Amino acid sequence: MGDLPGIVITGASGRMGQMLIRTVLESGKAKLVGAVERAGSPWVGRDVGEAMGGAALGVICTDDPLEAFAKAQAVIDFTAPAATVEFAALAAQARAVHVIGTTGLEAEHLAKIAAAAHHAVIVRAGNMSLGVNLLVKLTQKVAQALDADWDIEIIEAHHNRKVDAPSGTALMLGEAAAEGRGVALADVRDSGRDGITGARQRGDIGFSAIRGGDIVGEHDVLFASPGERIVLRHVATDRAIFARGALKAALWGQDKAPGAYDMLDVLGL
Ligand SMILES: NC(=O)C1=CN([C@@H]2O[C@H](COP(=O)(O)OP(=O)(O)OC[C@H]3O[C@@H](n4cnc5c(N)ncnc54)[C@H](OP(=O)(O)O)[C@@H]3O)[C@@H](O)[C@H]2O)C=CC1
Ligand SMILES: O=C(O)C1=N[C@H](C(=O)O)C[C@H](O)C1
Repeated sequence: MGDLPGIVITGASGRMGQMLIRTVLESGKAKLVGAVERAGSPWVGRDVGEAMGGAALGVICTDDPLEAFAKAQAVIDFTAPAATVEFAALAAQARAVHVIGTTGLEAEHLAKIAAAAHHAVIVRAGNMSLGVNLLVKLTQKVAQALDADWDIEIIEAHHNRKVDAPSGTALMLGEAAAEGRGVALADVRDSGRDGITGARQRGDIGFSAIRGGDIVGEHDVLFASPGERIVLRHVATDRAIFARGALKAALWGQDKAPGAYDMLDVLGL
């Protein structure tokens, strides 16, 4: 165990936080050395194993990220944009690999993360699963092969606790489609139609978001033209796929030079 990379999980009590803790513990490839929650969380000061309803693990959840990161070779972070920006600077200070799964990041957050990547390895992706990253490549190839007679629409569905839309995955797919078309997504993005919107603009990439129940994550990329349609689809049924991808990224990053990477780098796609 001594030589295994030490991992800190931020947002430890969250849906992904708890899944990540279980994944690290079961992997045999890394050891859990810390868990971080925000000040005031009932988890702070508790053993994380007990907080998850099991046996004690000897890892106490803290609200002091710097203290936790100092012991870590990697920080896996699925939290919220403001927290992730703070963690990026602190992980870089500790020279720990920072794996970012947080979505809903705006340009101002991304600029700060890029600055931290000058000093440490950062792997960021709106979706860490193998299947979605493969879908990203397929989307780019299909969009490249088809002209703007084919309307591109991205439809995503998630659980009713999700706070951002379009999902990080939908935006990855939109970026891939735009790249395939040789355009900038910002110039063709059409999100949140409502009311008298006018007819669809040729070349636009549309986004629709469904929120309900406990849907883990579903993404369709629709290519629609007169007389025929192509649908590329990914359905996630278990959050373990994201946690496994994140742990793979944390291990992959151990011998890499400082910089900004994504899951396509990790998976060699
Ligand atoms: N890239 C990928 O593959 C995936 C990405 N995600 C993304 O991961 C993020 C988290 O998702 P999910 O786990 O469902 O959300 P949850 O709300 O269940 O978990 C987020 C956790 O982060 C905690 N948190 C927020 N701010 C801080 C802070 N400053 N310090 C410490 N902890 C903090 C929250 O605490 P509190 O509740 O007190 O706010 C909560 O426990 C989302 O952005 C989601 O889109 C999700 C799945 C896959
Ligand atoms: O919030 C979620 O749950 C998920 N978020 C990511 C996203 O925004 O795409 C990944 C996955 O779809 C689950």
